[in-house]
Amino acid sequence: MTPISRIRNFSIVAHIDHGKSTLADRLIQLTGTVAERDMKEQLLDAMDIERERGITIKANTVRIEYPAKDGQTYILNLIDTPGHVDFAYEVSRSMRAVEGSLLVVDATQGVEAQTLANVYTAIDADHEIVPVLNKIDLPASEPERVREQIEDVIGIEAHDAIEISAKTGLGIPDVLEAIVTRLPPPHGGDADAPLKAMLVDSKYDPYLGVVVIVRVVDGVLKKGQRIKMMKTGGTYDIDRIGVYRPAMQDVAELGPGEIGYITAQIKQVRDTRVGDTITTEKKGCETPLPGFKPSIPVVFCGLFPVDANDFEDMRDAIEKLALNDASFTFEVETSAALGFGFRCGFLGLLHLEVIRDRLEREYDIDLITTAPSVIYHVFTKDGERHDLHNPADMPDPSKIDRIEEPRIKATILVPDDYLGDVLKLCQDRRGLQLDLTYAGARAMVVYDLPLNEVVFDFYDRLKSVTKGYASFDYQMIGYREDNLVKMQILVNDEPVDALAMLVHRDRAEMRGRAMCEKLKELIPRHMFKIPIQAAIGGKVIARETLAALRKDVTAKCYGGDATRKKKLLEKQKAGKKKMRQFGKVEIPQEAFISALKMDS
Ligand SMILES: Nc1nc2c(ncn2[C@@H]2O[C@H](COP(=O)(O)OP(=O)(O)OP(=O)(O)O)[C@@H](O)[C@H]2O)c(=O)[nH]1
Repeated sequence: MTPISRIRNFSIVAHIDHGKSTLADRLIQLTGTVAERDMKEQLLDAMDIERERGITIKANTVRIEYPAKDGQTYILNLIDTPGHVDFAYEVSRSMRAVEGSLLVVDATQGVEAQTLANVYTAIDADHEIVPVLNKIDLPASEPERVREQIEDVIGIEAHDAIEISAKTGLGIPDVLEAIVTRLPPPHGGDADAPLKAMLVDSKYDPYLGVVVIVRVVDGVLKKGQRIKMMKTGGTYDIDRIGVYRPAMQDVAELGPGEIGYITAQIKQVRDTRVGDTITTEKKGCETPLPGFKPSIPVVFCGLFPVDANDFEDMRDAIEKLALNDASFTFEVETSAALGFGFRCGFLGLLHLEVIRDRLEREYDIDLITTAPSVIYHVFTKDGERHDLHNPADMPDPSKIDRIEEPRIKATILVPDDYLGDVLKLCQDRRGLQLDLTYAGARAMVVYDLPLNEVVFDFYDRLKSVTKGYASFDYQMIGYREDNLVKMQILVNDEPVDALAMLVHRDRAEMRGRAMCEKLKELIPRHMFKIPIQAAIGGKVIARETLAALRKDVTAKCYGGDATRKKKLLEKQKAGKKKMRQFGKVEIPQEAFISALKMDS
C-alpha cells in the first residue's frame, strides 16, 4: 500500500479537442509507464469509434509513477472523464473520486462551453484546479488573453497557468511537478475502518467479464473478499485486483486513496451502478457515499432493421452492446409500417449516434432510425400520469388533460458576429432567454429550451449558423406544460407511425408543411399519384401531391445490350432494399431522418 501522502488523484477537464487525450499520452510517456514502442497515439481512447471521432466516451484510468524533485516517488492516478454533454453524470461521478483537476484550455481557442461545464463540475467536487494552456506551439496561440479569460469567465486564479504543448512535449515536466506540489493528497482515509470504495466505472471484457474501476476511501480491498454493492445489493467474491499502467497489472490489495480495478464474476455492466458504494458483505460500512443517482436515458427512438430477416441478429447485437453500457435501454417495438424493431433509450444524441453506428458497422445491420423523441408526461383526465416514450402510444386526445415536456438550460458561447443568428435559432426553437453576458469578444447566452426542440438537429444547426464557432452545453431543469399535439403523416392516405411526432400547436402547420415538402422530394415517383399529408387528429393541416410516373430505368438502354440492362435492373433492386413498403408506396430509408430536419 502506498502512504496516502504520496498519492495524487486527478482528472483532466477540457472542452472537446483542446488536447486532453494528447496531454494524458504525454504524461504516461514521460514517466515511462509505457515502453516507447508500445506508445500509440491516444492510448486512453480504446474504442475504434472513439478513435475515429476523436471523442472520449467512457472514463478510463491510468496509474503513473513519478519521481518528483523532492526525491520521493509519487503515485499519480489519472481518471480520464468523457468530454461530451451526454455523459455529464459520469463526469460528475468520476470527479468525486479524485481531489484535483488539470484544466486544459486550448490557447488558440480560449474558454468554451464545455470548459465551463466541466470546470464547474470540478469546482462542485471541491477540486484544487491547475490551469494549463495547451497548444502554445501554434503561432495563433494567445496565452495572455486566455489567462485573462480564465480569470474573468471562470473566476479562478490563472497567473500561474502552465504553458505547454502536449504535441511537442514542451512544459510537461512542469505539469507533473504541479500535480505533486499543487494538488492535495486524498482526503482522510482510514485503512483500519470498514471498507468503503466508490464504483467509478465499469466495462465488459470478453475474457474477464465485468471489470470495475474503484476508488478506495476507507479500508482495504483484497483478493478473495466478499463484497457488496450498497445500492444494487449484489454480493460478489473478488477474483482479481489490479491497476492500469495502462495495461492491467495485478496487485495484492488497494488501500485508502488508491484507484484500481477489480473483477468478481459480475455478469453484466447493468449490475454495477456508477457512483455506488462498495463495502464488504460482513462488517461493512454503515453509510454509503453521498449523492448517488442512476443515469437515466432522456432521448428515445425506434431502431428497425431495413431487412426484416435481420431482426434476430439485431437483437443479439443490441444485447451485446447493452452488456457494456448500462445507460442504454431497449425493448421490442412493433410498428405497423416498419415491422419489428426496438425502442431504445439514450443519454443524449451523441450516445444515440454512437450506438447506431456501432450496430451498423460492427454488426453489419442496416437500420431505419425513427425520429428521436423525449419522454412526455401525459396527464389524462382521470388524474393519471403516463410517461410517453413513443408518440405512437399517445392516449386518445379526448382523454388528455394536459401534456408536460422536459426543458433544459442551455449555455452557448459564441463570437459576437454570430450572436444574432444564435438568438434567432433559440427563439425559433421556443426558447426563453435567461441570460446574456459578454466575455471578451464572445457572448455567453443562457436559454431555457424544450429538449424536444434540441434533440434532433439543434447541434447541427448551431454549428452551421456559427460556422462551427459556437460551443454548447446543457442540463435538464424539469417538466413544464405546453400546448402540444400529435402530428401524423399520411402517405397515400395511410398513417406512417414512424413519422408521427409531438409538436407545439403554433408550429404544427409550419412543421407539417416542411415535412410534406421534404417527403415529396425524397419519395420516388410511383406509377400512381401519391398524396402526402400532415394531420392533427382527423384534420389535415398540410398536403403535397407526388405526381405519377412510369419509372423504367432501362428506357435509356436502347439496342440489344442485355448485360447492361441486367446490371441496371440489379442496381435498382439493390436500391430497393433500402426502401420500405408502406401500403403500395415505397419510402427510402433516408426519408425518415431527412424529413424531420428543419431548415429554420
Ligand atoms: N499543435 C498542437 N496540436 C495539439 C496539441 N495538443 C493536441 N493537439 C491536437 O489537437 C487535437 C485534439 O486533441 P485531443 O488530445 O484528441 O483532444 P481531446 O481534448 O482529448 O479531445 P476529446 O477526446 O474529443 O475530448 C488533435 O488533433 C491533437 O493532435 C498541441 O499542443 N499543439
